[in-house]
Amino acid sequence: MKIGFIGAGNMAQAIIKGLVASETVTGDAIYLTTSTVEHSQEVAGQLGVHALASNEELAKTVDYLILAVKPGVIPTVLTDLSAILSTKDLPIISIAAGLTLADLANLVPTNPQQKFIRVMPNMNVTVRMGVSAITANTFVEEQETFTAQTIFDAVGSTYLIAEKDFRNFTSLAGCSPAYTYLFIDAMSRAGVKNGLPKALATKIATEAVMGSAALLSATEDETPWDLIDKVCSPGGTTVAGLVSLEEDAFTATVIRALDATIKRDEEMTK
Ligand SMILES: NC(=O)C1=CN([C@@H]2O[C@H](COP(=O)(O)OP(=O)(O)OC[C@H]3O[C@@H](n4cnc5c(N)ncnc54)[C@H](OP(=O)(O)O)[C@@H]3O)[C@@H](O)[C@H]2O)C=CC1
Ligand SMILES: O=C(O)[C@@H]1CCC=N1
Repeated sequence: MKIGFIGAGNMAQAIIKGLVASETVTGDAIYLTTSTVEHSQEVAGQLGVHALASNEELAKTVDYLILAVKPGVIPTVLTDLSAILSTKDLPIISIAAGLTLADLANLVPTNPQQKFIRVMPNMNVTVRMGVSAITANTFVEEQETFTAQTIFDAVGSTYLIAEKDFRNFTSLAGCSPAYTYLFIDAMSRAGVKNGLPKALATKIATEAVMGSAALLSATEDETPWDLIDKVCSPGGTTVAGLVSLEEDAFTATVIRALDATIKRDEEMTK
């Protein structure tokens, strides 16, 4: 199976690195394009995959095509591919935020039965701990959705969800690595304020967050609050910090941030 990536920036590179590391496919089965041939060759060389000269050539070559360009670039890319898509049965996977299956279909008027699969991954696919949502239009066969799922299972976990839940998923998983890094950085700055070197403080905060997520994930019947209660010794240090966080509306602030991502995704769809 040959997989093509149109766009090889942050996300495509993360997925390719994870895919190759998982040994699901070899670099030899992966093809990419970027905005220039020179850049495609440079990135392909770094990743150990093939660069092709144009998006049209890529679409002709591969069995599955992943659109990994910014949402605003997708209309131009699909317009350029419309002739090929009218003759070739090529499932297209879009990872773009804010573009629905219906939006994508409207961009390929030459093939009213074009197969589109929508995936929302996150950056953690780089270390094969990504979380990806998958949905497909009615023209996609079960086996093709399964193949898309296999690609993203190789770089983490996948959830087949209804398209109506994509915005919610995007805020919870697509965007949340950025918020988690912000939290880690904020803790690390506190460590610096209180006397530790930045690199050491960041390493400690990162390992604390990683272990906390691993513990929560490993427990079968405990909620986050059950674990919070276990960390808070009566009259101790943690509860003092927890009260301070909630005095500053930590929970409400996080919910408001995720609501803002949903609102932005809605704006991008219009
Ligand atoms: N970043 C993230 O965490 C996530 C992003 N997404 C989605 O993934 C998509 C890509 O995001 P991201 O990787 O961050 O973006 P980047 O800006 O890092 O990468 C975009 C890539 O598209 C290439 N490109 C631009 N125009 C063309 C063209 N006409 N033909 C071929 N390639 C082109 C760019 O080439 P060049 O490098 O030469 O400029 C670049 O390689 C977006 O739609 C985003 O919504 C989804 C989930 C998470
Ligand atoms: O910021 C964005 O729009 C993309 C989608 C999810 C993560 N990054």
